[in-house]
Amino acid sequence: MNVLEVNNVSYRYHDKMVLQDVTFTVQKGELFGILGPNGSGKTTLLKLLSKELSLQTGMIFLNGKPLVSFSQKELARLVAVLPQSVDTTFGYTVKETVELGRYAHQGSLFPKWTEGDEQAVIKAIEQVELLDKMEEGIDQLSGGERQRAYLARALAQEPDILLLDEPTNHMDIAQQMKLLDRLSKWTKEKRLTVIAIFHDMNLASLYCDRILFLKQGSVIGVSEPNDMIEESTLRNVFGAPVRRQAHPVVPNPIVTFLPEMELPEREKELRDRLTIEKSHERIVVTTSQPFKVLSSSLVGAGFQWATHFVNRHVSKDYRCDDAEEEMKQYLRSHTLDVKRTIGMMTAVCLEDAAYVYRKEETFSLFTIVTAGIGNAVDAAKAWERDESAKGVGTINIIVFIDGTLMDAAYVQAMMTATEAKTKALYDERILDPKTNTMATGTSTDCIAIAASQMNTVFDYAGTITPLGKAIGRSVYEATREALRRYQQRRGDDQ
Ligand SMILES: Nc1ncnc2c1ncn2[C@@H]1O[C@H](COP(=O)(O)OP(=O)(O)OP(=O)(O)O)[C@@H](O)[C@H]1O
Repeated sequence: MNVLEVNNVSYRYHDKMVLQDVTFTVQKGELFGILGPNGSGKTTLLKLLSKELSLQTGMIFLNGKPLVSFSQKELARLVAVLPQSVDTTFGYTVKETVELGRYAHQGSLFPKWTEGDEQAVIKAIEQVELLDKMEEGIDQLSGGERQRAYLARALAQEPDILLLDEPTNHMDIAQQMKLLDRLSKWTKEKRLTVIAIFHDMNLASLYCDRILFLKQGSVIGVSEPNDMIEESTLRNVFGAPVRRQAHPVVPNPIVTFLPEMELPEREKELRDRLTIEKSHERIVVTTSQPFKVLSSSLVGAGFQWATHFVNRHVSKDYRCDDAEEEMKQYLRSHTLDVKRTIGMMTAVCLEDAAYVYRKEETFSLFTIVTAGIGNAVDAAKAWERDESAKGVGTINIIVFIDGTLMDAAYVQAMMTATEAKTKALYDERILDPKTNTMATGTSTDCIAIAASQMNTVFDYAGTITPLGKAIGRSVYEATREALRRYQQRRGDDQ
């Protein structure tokens, strides 16, 4: 059911047109966000909805009735407003300020304060968590507390519709989340309708049922956050370069801003941007600037920006209940910043690592592989095994790429590297000792794809693309070489 219907509303201040043909509806129980650049007409629109400004062109219907037909008092029983800036009610306490919200419910001739009024006021103050400051002067509150007090005044009106102009203004992040969590809950449980102006795209994405974008007084679109928060739409509306990403926990998009950056090392060779320290205990590659990494590593798995890449040798008897934490402690003890480090472990001899550097026309690659096959396994038959991994044997692959990889390219680079590794195992005739079939990998393999995010942009890295071909070839060659060295050492040891 539409509680609000806005039809072809235009508005001008003197000769300046600020809203043009604005049309949309809001349904009961919706948390409806209005977003747009400064000066796009958001506040003007909200003022028209609350009748603070009179309609010039178009129509607004509230519960099916023209807004113009409501008296201010009738309207105040249905609609409460939290304006962008409120003149501080100097001399009033928090409670007295909130009591002003009951005006709409008072009789006009002989206003009488009832038990119901008192309860509504206390409840509203409780809802914004200001009970302990109830008797304090409003002008003695912090900006965020004052914002909450004015919100309580709006809530005390017990409206059906709340109009909020930047409600989270002045609030710290915890208070912003609390307020929006509550508003969201009230829309669902009490069927309260909330129409709010937001500047924070990510809060709007997380909390709004629908979003309306205004640009220069015109509606650019109204839909669910998932439809509205598109890179091209945001560039059109705000003229700002942003990247849309998936929220890590909930299925809503989030946006990240792309700052202008100086990239002083743009021209440098990949090889000159990496420093490699080798010892029998660890291989540490340090990059001169952070690389964006997608990895399955023990420390830093998933996407992470990193400047250090550690392949650490551990004894073949290494057992630990919390290997990740133990590895983090190890990194810290070597003064490595855990948040900027990709950490892998292996029991194979690090002297047998293989390094392949490839320089192509528009990019370069550097690949490091350590390989052991004590845990070689045929993925298609792994289900037949019930024991956990034993013995020395992990294939760790790190591919450094001088280039800008899109997400699809990272995932495809992982696939390409995996396929190349498997082919290397095949060509080296490595068997799964349990099933006696060709091994496809080992049970604890790890891959990291690290890209400088500079220079050439790669949308894809499948085996048909130049980048995929280079990854496939480098990983294949390095894995074969590392496998041969491993087997040779094993042969020498026996
Ligand atoms: N009382 C007024 N008289 C003349 N022009 C006004 C008045 N109020 C607003 N404007 C102009 O109308 C346009 C829209 O203003 P409005 O406050 O509605 O924008 P907004 O989208 O809410 O902006 P912000 O994000 O900065 O709060 C702006 O160009 C503003 O300068």
